[in-house]
Amino acid sequence: MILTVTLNTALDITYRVRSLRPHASHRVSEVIERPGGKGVNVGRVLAALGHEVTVTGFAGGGTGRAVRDGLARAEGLTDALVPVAGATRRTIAVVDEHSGDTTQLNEPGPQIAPAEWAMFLDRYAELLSGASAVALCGSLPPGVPVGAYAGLIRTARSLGVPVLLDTSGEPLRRGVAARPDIIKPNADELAELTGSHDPLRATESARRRGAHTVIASLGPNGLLASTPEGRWRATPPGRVHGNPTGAGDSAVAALLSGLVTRLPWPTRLAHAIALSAATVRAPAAGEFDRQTYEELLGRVTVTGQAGR
Ligand SMILES: O=P(O)(O)OC[C@H]1O[C@](O)(CO)[C@@H](O)[C@H]1O
Repeated sequence: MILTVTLNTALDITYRVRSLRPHASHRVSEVIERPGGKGVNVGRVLAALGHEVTVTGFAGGGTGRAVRDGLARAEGLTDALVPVAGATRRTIAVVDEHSGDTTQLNEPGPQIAPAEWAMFLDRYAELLSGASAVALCGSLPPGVPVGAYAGLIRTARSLGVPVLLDTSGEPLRRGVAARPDIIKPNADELAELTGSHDPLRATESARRRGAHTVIASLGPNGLLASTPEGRWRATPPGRVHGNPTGAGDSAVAALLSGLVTRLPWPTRLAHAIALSAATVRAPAAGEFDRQTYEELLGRVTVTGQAGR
């Protein structure tokens, strides 16, 4: 089973508008509601790829119920979310049909009480005993300690479970020092972590800080991988238009899938690129267009070489 952790789950709401303008009122042409938060999206994509997945984190209130109802409809996915008194947040993606751009509005999330955090830690340790890999994804809700991911990484490592971290800011900085197996920052997150705006230098610097493998996501320009087995650059065959929300989560899903099935790095990266692009083609995060995925898989360019 692959375990995904989303401490700040969300009810993802996608609005389509003809053209988004500040200070104007808009008619929404389409509304999509899905269970969300980064690890939930990763879990939904992994389940659609045929993996057995368990999703944990927190859920509460009416929004939390909607998240859990959505998860119950997904095949291959087990809901192990810990109930909390506060209400799960909403995250809103506004897709501008004219420009093709997406604007994201993320609520902070509910206040997590110390007893709820303690309950989660017990559940996490139990779930890890049956996990082949774990992904720790997204922002932290208020009340969860800023060093939370560092602690979760240490627990996973002590049990021999490979761990992927996908977060930003101080939780990322502290998490990296706990030596996760893989991190997947975007260029901004990597620059904030290392102080370097050169992605090549920044990936090496992040590894020196503790991450065993760094997969830097360069948006439409692909992925840069620095691993103990070698360094590669993976580039999509062209630009794909659509809604990019959740494209990074699909890359994480592909990296985890490749990890547990032991694919060679260049193949893992090709899957990550094709699956991200196929998510841009889907209407909402946590979903992908299977035809685009299969079509693009053989057309991703991977350059680089094995070796330290
Ligand atoms: O935890 P955050 O960093 O706020 O990210 C959450 C958001 O990111 C997304 O997963 C897209 O990656 C959205 O679905 C939304 O839930």
